[in-house]
This record gives sequence, C-alpha cells and structure tokens, in this order.
Amino acid sequence: MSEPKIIDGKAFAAGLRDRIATEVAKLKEENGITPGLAVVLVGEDPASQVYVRSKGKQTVEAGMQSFEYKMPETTSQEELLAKVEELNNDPAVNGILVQLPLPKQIDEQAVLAAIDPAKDVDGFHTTNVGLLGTGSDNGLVPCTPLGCIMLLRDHFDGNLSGKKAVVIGRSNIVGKPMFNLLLKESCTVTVAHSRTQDLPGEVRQADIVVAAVGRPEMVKGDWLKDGAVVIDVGINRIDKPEGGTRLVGDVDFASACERASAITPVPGGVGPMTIAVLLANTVTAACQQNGIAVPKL
Ligand SMILES: Nc1nc2c(c(=O)[nH]1)N[C@@H](CN(C=O)c1ccc(C(=O)N[C@@H](CCC(=O)O)C(=O)O)cc1)CN2
Ligand SMILES: [Mg+2]
Repeated sequence: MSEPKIIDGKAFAAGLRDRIATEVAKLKEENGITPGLAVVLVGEDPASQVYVRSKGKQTVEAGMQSFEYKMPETTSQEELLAKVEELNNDPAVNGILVQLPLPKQIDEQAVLAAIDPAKDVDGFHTTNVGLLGTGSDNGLVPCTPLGCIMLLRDHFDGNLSGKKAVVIGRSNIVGKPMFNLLLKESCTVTVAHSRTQDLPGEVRQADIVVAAVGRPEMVKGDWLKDGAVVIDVGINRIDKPEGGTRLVGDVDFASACERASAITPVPGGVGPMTIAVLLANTVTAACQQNGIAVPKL
C-alpha cells in the first residue's frame, strides 16, 4: 500500500472555526444575537484546565460570549446542581458544558440530567441521546463523534452509504453516539468492545475503523483491511524510553500506515475537532432557541 492520506483535523477545525465566526457575525447583524457558552470546571485536573482555557479562548475568537466557572475540588453535588440551574435560567447562556471527569463525590449522570436539553451542547442529556438514536436532526450531538463524522464526510465527499464501519469502544461520550451517527449515514456498523471475541477479525471486515478505547496503540496495522480509513479518537500520554512523555492514539500509527488509505494522527487529528464542534453546537443551540434556521457548517 502506498503512504496513506493524513487526515488533518487541526486544519479542518481551523476552517470550521472560520465558518462559525462568519455565521456568528451574521447572527449578530441580522438577528441581534450573540451566542453565549458557559463552561463549568470542577477541581484542578491539569488536562481539563487546558481544555477549558482553550474553549474560552476559541469561543471569544469566534465572536461569542464565554462564561467560565471554576469550582473547587470539594464542590458538592448540590452546589454543582445549583450552578447548572442558574445557567439554565440565564438568557445570555445558550450552551452549557460541565467539563468531565467530575470529582468522585459527584454523580455525573445526575448533573448531565439537570442541564436544559436545549442548552446541552455536549449532547449528553438523555433527550438528545434519544433524538440522535431515533435519527432526528433536531437534537444536539456529542462533539467528538460529530467531529469524526465531519472528517469522514469530507474524506468520502459526503457519501458513506454502504460502508462497513467498526467502532471500537462503547462509551456514552464516543462509541454509542458514533454508532448512531454512522448508522444515520447508512453505514453497516459493528460496535466492538472489551468482550468482543475476535477483535482483529471484526476490524479486518471494516472500510472505516473508529478506535475509542483509551488503550495506547492497541489497534495494529495487520488487523486492518487494505485501504481502510482509520479515525483514531484515543489520546494517551505514554513514557518515552529516553525520558519525558508523548501522545499516542489507540492505533499503532506506524503499522497502520502500511495498510490504511487514510488515517487521523494523534495529536492533530480528532482532538482539535472536539472544541471546534462545541462552538458549532453553541451556534446550533442559539439558533434552535430563537427559531432561526441552523446554518450548515
Ligand atoms: N464535557 C466534556 N468533557 C470532556 C470532553 C467533552 O467533549 N465534553 N472531551 C474530553 C476532553 N476535551 C474536551 O473537553 C478535549 C480533548 C482533546 C482535545 C485536543 O485538542 N487534543 C489534542 C492534543 C492535546 C494535548 O496536547 O494534550 C489533539 O488530539 O491533537 C481537545 C478537547 C474529555 N472531557
Ligand atoms: Mg469498552
């Protein structure tokens, strides 16, 4: 196989942010609306702090309003629920995101259930999960899987129909919504997970492989069908033999390059799409709340 195309998520995300900024300017001019995104960070997780800072910065760069709330590690569930309720009732806030993971004293599902589904720009509320699962276009869709679909649509010129896809991982954040999104594109989808009996055999069938297991370099190149398109959602920090650390995906990139026709790198593939899609979802939420047609981004 010749060298695969490297799917440049970083560049795609930059283009998407430009299109979002254009739509935000139009919303201001034509409708007098400035979309607002509230992000709540509980605790001091260093990676979460970086992500929340980027979200705030990119929100402002797109011309939207950013509201950031930092709450201590010891925050109780009641205190966090009170913050969510305040944001649900704030008319300047069109989108609400509670950064995950949350400290152990807080029940994640209870918090996600408290977010107004119309402001749920993460798409994690069961109302939005149900809308996606029934094939509706009216809900809000989780950012990372929607970013993966945008990259795939771009790669396949909008037509994924009939492709065989395997999603490795069954999380609520990536695996399950990815299954529903691929099904909506008329793919034939298999969801594999830790109890799947012959994972290499399942992967070998697939035209599209989406890896979202959180295990560094688990998917090997010789598992892939020749010409497979590989979307690597994993972001794993591993130690380098010479000291220090580096980021790797769930796919063994070097061996995958020998079989794949296209592949997302880590970093610079799916990761940057997550925040760009969050901004897109904030525009979608603001339009839906105001009865304005949602722009195609
Ligand atoms: N409420 C949510 N919490 C979390 C989500 C989410 O979608 N909603 N996703 C992740 C974290 N995340 C955003 O929140 C996120 C992860 C990764 C990236 C990214 O750009 N990654 C870069 C590498 C970054 C690095 O150097 O460490 C890349 O892959 O190129 C952005 C956002 C968990 N929590
Ligand atoms: Mg799993």
